[in-house]
Parts: sequence; structure tokens; C-alpha cells
Amino acid sequence: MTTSTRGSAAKAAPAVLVLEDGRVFRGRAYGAVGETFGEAVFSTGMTGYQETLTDPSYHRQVVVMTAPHVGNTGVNDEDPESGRIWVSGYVVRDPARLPSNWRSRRGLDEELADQGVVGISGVDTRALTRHLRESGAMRVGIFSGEAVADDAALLSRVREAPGMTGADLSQEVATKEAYVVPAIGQKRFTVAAVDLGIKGMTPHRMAERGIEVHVLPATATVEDVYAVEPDGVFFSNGPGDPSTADHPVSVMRAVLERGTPLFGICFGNQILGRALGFGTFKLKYGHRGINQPVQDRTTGKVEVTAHNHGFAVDAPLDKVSDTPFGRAEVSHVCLNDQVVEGLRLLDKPAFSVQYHPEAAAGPHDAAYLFDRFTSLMNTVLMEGQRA
Ligand SMILES: NC(=O)CC[C@H](N)C(=O)O
Repeated sequence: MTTSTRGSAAKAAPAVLVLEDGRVFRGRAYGAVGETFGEAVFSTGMTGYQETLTDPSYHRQVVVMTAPHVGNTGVNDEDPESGRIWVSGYVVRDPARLPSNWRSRRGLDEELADQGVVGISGVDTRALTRHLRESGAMRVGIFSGEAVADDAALLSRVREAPGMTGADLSQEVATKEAYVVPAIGQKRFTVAAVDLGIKGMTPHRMAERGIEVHVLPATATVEDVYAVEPDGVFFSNGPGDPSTADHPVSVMRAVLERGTPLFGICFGNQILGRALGFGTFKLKYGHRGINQPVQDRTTGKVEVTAHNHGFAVDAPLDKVSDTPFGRAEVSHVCLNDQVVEGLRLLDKPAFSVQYHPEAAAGPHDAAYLFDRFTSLMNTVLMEGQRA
């Protein structure tokens, strides 16, 4: 989706952002100079831009930062959530002129340019965010340098770009080869993690709890999953429209059938929703940021959580549902808009959340979910030993 010139020498070049509804914002090139297309979404996180940029779930999205100053702490080698930047474009208001942090190795502008990521700065990101909030997420193009042309010509190119609805993207971001993240300290459990666009912190959070994580490609079959003799199976976050994820849904159904402890995050929650027979739908502008209030209805506690989702599960909030795998309920709900943020089976050891308990970036309020997964595996293991 991106054609660009590497190097930030031309960073003062004029740039233009064109939304598919014809609204235009002008600014200056930030990062690589060239052109790019994607779905325009906004993130309200005031910190954690490296984690945002490298989260594979942002593949094919142009991220607008509501925080007005971006790049202040530069770029370090520790915080990326994957091997590269995945956003297809980046929109900021006021970039740092002089990054400063003890871990910083280079500037964000330079990093975006080196990775060929086209961005734009000097945009009134508050006006742009309000527009997306009122009109909904939509396709967008950013053009700078020689790519700038008359607005009507750019608009027709934006309207030719693919949208997010119906996009099947997991295989474009997931690992091609299986790999193992070893347990830290004493190994207690083995987990098969189906990579649909996994963030690096997720297997790390499991490893911290004595779990050896076998990360498997998105195309992994039921046989591949059980070949690692897992105590639990995990389905990761990932980009795209969950209504296209037929293969992981069928693998998950087999896991539910066998009663292996199961945990899903984000895309994994949507896949559990589909496996249970619920629908998924596109939210008007989604949840992206690190300060979203979610209630755990199993305890009544409210947690402040990290989000990045544009779709949601359509399940009833006010009743227990009968599904092919027994009774299921909505375990977590977003207090801003009552969107389903978690699912739990009552007759099988399976649950999932729509948000990001691995918290990279974000508050650690939801870390207990990894403990819940661990105790679920422990309980099933103990029952197996007794049987
Ligand atoms: N972070 C995720 O896993 C996102 C899931 C899905 N792509 C969505 O936008 O809702």
C-alpha cells in the first residue's frame, strides 16, 4: 500500500491527507516521503507510540495520534512489539524537534523514514479526530513530495483503496514458522499460541508465569496445535475483519470440543464469539488507547485498560446464552459505550477479552487474566490427574 523514498532529508516537504469523504488536511511530510493508504483511526494513548506503531493489529491502518506532541522520547530498541512498524501511515500534530530519553537511540521521524512509513505532521489532529468520531473510521491517503497532486485526483485514488470491512490480514503479519518462547524460571505449563498478529509482550506475560509458549502460524491446524501437547491454547490479537477468520474459528471449535483450557485476546475474543455462534460487527470508530474503563462483571471491579479494536462481538449483555459449547456470558463490558469486552464459558474452561491485558503500552490492571488462564490450566491438570 505504500510507495516511499527512504530518508528524512525532505521532511519539510508539503504533505496532504485526504479522507474518502473528501475532507482534506494539509501539513508537512513526517517520516518517509511518498504516498500511502489505509483506514484512518485515532489513538488516545499519550505514551507508548513505539508499541502502537509495531502492533501488527494496526496493519493497513493510518493512525492519528490525539496526543499533540509525539516523538519526545525518541525510539529505543526495547519497546517494539514486533520486528517492524505495521501502521500504514502516521499522523501527528507537533513532532519532537529534539527527542530526549536515556534509552533513545534515534528520532521517531528518522525511524519512520528508515522503515519507509509515510506520515504527516502539522495536522490539526483534534479536528481530524472529531471528524472521524462524527463520521466514523474511513479510508484515507497521505501524499507528500512528488505524490502531491490536485485534491480531486488524490480523492479518487483514496476511493479505489481497499477498506477494512472484509479484510483478511492475519496471514500477512503472522509468523511463517513456529517458534518457542521459553518459560522464565520453572516450567509449569505448555501453551500453543495461534499467531494471528501477536504482540511480543503476550508470550512474555505467559513466560513470566512459567508457561512455555509455542507460537504457531495463523494457518496452524488442529493437529499442529495438539502436536505440542498443550495444557492450554491461546488465540492472539490481529488485524482485519473477524468475519473472515473462518480457519481459526474452526480450529478453536475443535479446541472447545476437547475441553482444553482456552484464552483469547482481542481478535481471539472475536474468534471465540464466532465459535460460539455470535456475530461480529464494525464499530463506528473503534477503541484505541490506553485509558479505557472496563468492568469485570465476574468481580464487579473496574479496570483501566489498553484497547485497539475496530470490530466487536454482538452478544447479549443481560443474559446467559446457550451455545454449542454450553452456557456463555459476557464477562467484561466497556463502560464508555457498553461494548462487549470479554466472554466466558460456564461449562468449559474458556474465556477471552477484547482488550489488551499484556499492557504494552498501558496500565497493568488486567494482568490478573494471565493468572486466570494459569489457574484454569492448573485446575484442568489436577482434575485430569484425579480422574
Ligand atoms: N487488536 C486486535 O486484535 C484487533 C482485532 C480486529 N482486527 C479489530 O480491529 O477489531
